[in-house]
Amino acid sequence: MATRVRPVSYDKSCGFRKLCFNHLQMLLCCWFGYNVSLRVVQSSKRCAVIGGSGFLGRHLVEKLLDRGYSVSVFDIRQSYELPGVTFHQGDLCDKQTLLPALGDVSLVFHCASPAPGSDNRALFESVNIQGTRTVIQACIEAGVQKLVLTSSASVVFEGTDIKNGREDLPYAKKPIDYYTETKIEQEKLVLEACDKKKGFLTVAIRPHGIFGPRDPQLVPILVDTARRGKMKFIIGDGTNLVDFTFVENVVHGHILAAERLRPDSPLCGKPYHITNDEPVRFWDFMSDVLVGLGYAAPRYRLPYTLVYGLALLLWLLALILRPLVSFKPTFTPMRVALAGTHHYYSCERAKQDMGYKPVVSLKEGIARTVESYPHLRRGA
Ligand SMILES: NC(=O)C1=CN([C@@H]2O[C@H](COP(=O)(O)OP(=O)(O)OC[C@H]3O[C@@H](n4cnc5c(N)ncnc54)[C@H](OP(=O)(O)O)[C@@H]3O)[C@@H](O)[C@H]2O)C=CC1
Ligand SMILES: CC(C)CCC[C@@H](C)[C@H]1CC[C@H]2C3=C(CC[C@]12C)[C@@]1(C)CCC(=O)C[C@@H]1CC3
Repeated sequence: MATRVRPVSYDKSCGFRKLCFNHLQMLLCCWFGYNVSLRVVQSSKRCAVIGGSGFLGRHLVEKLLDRGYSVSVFDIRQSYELPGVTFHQGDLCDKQTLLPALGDVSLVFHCASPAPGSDNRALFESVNIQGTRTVIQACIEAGVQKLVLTSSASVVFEGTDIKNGREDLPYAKKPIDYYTETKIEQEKLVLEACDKKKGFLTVAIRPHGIFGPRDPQLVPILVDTARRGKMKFIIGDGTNLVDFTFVENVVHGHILAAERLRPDSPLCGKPYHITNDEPVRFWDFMSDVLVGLGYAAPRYRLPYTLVYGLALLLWLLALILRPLVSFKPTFTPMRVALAGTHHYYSCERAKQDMGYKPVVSLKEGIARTVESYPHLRRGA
């Protein structure tokens, strides 16, 4: 028995030790294997988001993290902290500050811009034009392989109707404002920098009317106008169709473009409209958001030309009186043009070349947006 027991117990302990050893081996293998594979994933899935503290930028960063990327954010301000994100604060016009953010990165998203509402021409020129030149140079110096620019569908908009506009429409000869003027130059710079031989690939995404949780523009401006009792009027006959694009669809378009951008793909050096693919009446969209937040929908109609003329007059007055008094009219000619004309775009090219399809419907997007602004509700 003893002789049988001993070997058994010996065997047992030996088996136990083997088991422990095997487990340890397995654990070590898993750990090292995981680390190795993680490092492989990290180096191939490491990217930078310039403008990553902004509205679109932050949504993009969050989705990239979900998809296993590690992200380096470069922005003039830091608005949040997240595991997996390294922040670099600075002005993108300064190459030396920008370069460290691009170290070990093969893919860069550039979605920084001064806010479109600003009328600071010099700022738009320095950030959107000079700054974008700097971004391109820094990417090339740092060995970045892909640059995805957030452009804008408004690069072809001149304040008159665009129905189902495709990417082959010419750039606006008379852009509606400085912002758009510099977005045109910015897009040209990035697309012209695409160079397959040098292994530097670029693509531009043109979203339109981005909305969603944390948007600092569309919903806050709308609510502010309503609270001041100025959202009573419909400009024009109220039937003009427009694209409003839920932020997650815009993010989806950016990531698809980045992943499909290869030397042999049709994306190289091209612009792509990314929309919800559901043009909607401008005033229906505004009403849905307003009513969702407890405000009354606009009801009274005003002729488009009358409002546009008044807006132009007010804008001129503000310009002339600027040295004496400073006032910012709510109904700028740009906003009136956007509110009273058709401007919707085809995203057929994105569907064909990158398999794009919106992931969130307009209805769902509006519901999620309205829910995300409890502090902007009527009476809050
Ligand atoms: N919102 C929309 O409807 C549309 C937007 N776009 C484009 O999408 C992009 C993102 O827009 P959105 O998220 O709405 O804008 P945001 O203003 O929310 O985000 C832009 C970010 O870039 C930062 N930034 C500005 N200047 C510099 C600089 N010199 N160096 C580094 N960072 C800087 C901003 O900082 P700070 O806030 O301090 O200025 C901000 O954090 C822009 O390129 C815009 O042109 C295109 C179509 C529609
Ligand atoms: C006061 C009301 C008549 C209008 C309030 C809503 C507007 C603030 C927005 C309606 C369309 C939006 C829009 C942009 C900004 C916000 C609106 C004017 C952009 C100009 C943002 C930057 C772009 O690239 C194009 C956008 C077009 C639509």
